[in-house]
Amino acid sequence: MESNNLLEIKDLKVVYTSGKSTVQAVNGISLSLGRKETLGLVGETGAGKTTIALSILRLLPERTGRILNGSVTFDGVPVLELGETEMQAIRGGRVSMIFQDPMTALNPFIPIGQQIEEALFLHNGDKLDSKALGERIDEILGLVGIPPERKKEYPHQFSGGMKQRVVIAMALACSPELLIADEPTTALDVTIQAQVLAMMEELKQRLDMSMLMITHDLGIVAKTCDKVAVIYSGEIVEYGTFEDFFVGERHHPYTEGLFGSIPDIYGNVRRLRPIEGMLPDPTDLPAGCKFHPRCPRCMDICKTDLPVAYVNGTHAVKCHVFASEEGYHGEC
Ligand SMILES: Nc1ncnc2c1ncn2[C@@H]1O[C@H](COP(=O)(O)OP(=O)(O)OP(=O)(O)O)[C@@H](O)[C@H]1O
Ligand code: NI
Repeated sequence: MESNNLLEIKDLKVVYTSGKSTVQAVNGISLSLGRKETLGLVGETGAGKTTIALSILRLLPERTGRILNGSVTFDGVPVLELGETEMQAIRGGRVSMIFQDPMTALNPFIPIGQQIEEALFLHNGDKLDSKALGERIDEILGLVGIPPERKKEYPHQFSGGMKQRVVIAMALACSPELLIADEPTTALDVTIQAQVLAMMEELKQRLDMSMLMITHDLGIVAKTCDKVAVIYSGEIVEYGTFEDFFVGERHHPYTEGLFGSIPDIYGNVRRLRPIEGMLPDPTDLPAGCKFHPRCPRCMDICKTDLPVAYVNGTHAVKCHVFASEEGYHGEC
C-alpha cells in the first residue's frame, strides 16, 4: 500500500464482551495521520476514544476487549498482524502513550530519574552505557523543563503540573514517532494546563513527532490539532482539517451541540452547555443514525437509515441533513 501516512486505520470495529452483553465500542472507524501531524479525537465520555488508542497499541483488556474487524497500519507495518515481540518493539519505542490517568503512571516509591531510566532501558538498555544513560535522562528532563538535579526526588515532591511533565518525559524517553496523548491535561488546573500544552506543542515540533490528541475540549483542539475527528458512539461523525472545523460552515448537529458554537480560530470557546440526553446504550445501539434520538434536526430517514458522509474536499460530515448537497457522498 502506497501511502505517506504514518498511521492508517481502516474500518476498525472493537467490542467488549462480559457475560451476555456486548459493548459496541468502536463501530467502523477509518482515519489517517501524516508525519508531524496532530489529529484530535474529540467526543463525550464513552464515545470510544480510548478504545481506538488501545487498539493501535494492542493493549485492549485481554479477556473482554476484541478487535472484530479492520486494519491498523503504522509506517507501512500491519500492526494487528504482528507477533507480541515485534509489537513490544513498537510499543513505547516508536509509539508511546500518555494514559488518561497520568498520576497512576508514576510509581510513588521510585525516584523519577530511575523511572525514566526504566522507560529508556526497556528499549535502549543494551545500547547505552551508564554514562550515556545518565546524560539521556538529564536531556529528557531538560526537554520537559525539569532541572536534572531533581531526578532523585520522588513523585510526591512534585506538583501536579510537574508530575505530568515527568509522565510526558517518560513517554518521550525513546523518541517516539507517534505520541498518543489521552486527555493529557484534564487532571490539571487551567493555567498549568496551558503551560503543559504549550510545552507538548513545542516538543512535537522539535522532535518531529506525530500526535493523536484525545480530548473532549475543543479549545485544546484549536490550540494543537491539524485535523479533527469527532467521535460519537464509536463512529466518526465529522472529520476534517482544522480549517474545515473552524472556518467551514457545514457541521454535524452533534459537533454543533457539543460545542455550543464552534470556537473561534484563536481557541476561545464559550463554556459549553452539554447537549440534552446521553450517548445511546452501547450494548443496544439505535437503528439509523446513532445520534438521532438526541438530534435537534432529526428527520424520519435518520431513524432508519445509516447516513452516508457528505464529503467536500478534506471535510466529511456523516449526516442526512446534507444528503441533498451536490458533490461526493461516501465514507467519513
Ligand atoms: N474494559 C471494558 N469493558 C467493558 N466495556 C468497556 C471497557 N472499556 C470501555 N468500555 C466501554 O466502551 C465504550 C467506549 O469507552 P472508551 O473508554 O473507549 O470511551 P472514551 O471516549 O475514551 O471515554 P472517556 O472520555 O470517558 O475516556 C464505553 O461504552 C465504555 O463503557
Ligand atoms: Ni477515554
